[in-house]
Amino acid sequence: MIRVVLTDIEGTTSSISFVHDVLFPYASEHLPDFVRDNYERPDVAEQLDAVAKSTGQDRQDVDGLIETLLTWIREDRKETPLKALQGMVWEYGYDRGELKGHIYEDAAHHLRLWHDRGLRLFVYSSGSVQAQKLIFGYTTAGDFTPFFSGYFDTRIGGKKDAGSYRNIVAELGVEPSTVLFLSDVEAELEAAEQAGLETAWLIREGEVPEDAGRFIARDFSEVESLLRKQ
Ligand SMILES: CSCCC(=O)C(=O)COP(=O)(O)O
Ligand SMILES: [Mg+2]
Repeated sequence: MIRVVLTDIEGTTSSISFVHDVLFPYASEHLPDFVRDNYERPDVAEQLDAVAKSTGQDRQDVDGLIETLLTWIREDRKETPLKALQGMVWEYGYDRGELKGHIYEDAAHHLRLWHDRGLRLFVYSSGSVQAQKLIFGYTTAGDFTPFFSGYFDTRIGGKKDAGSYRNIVAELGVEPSTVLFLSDVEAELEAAEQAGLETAWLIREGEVPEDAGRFIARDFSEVESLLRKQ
């Protein structure tokens, strides 16, 4: 019996184009000045330490670290310090009204429905927890943060590693089979299944494979039909 829904964001609750055509360009434009203005702030310095450590760059070369961060954005790298800094930059954008989080209508409707029905809802995204709270706090359809019981990012592990899902269910204190993980990325679903979670593969556009071997949903109303069958 599913009691927990754990959802991905990009390609699942929200469009890939919002992340790639709005959020990432916003980060590329504003991150250099943000880092130069705030590099002594402890939370920013901690992330710059992590970038320098992982690349072997000179920690004092702030412009060099910024170049690395911009390259990582272009390459869509899911590096934890980049994700943390992106969240800080996006906070300014949401606060100033320059950014509004995208959420599909079907996702908005069913997240509210499942919450009201007593399912516990959690997010697991490569975006930082701060970025997750922002995208759902400032959507074009209102504030969805009251519906979520918690948030996980790559600090718990990568989304393609089964160990990350084991860590999540251990933290939630639930049986893996009571958790339904929603994602548009097959490798993430495979990792979750290895940890014993139930899964639904969101394929919002394009061809649906015939013999996928797992439940496929075009949108959240098809996930709802899976939940209703149990
Ligand atoms: C939290 S919104 C920004 C999402 C993001 O930065 C990203 O890399 C997308 O990752 P996801 O795991 O949601 O596909
Ligand atoms: Mg995704």
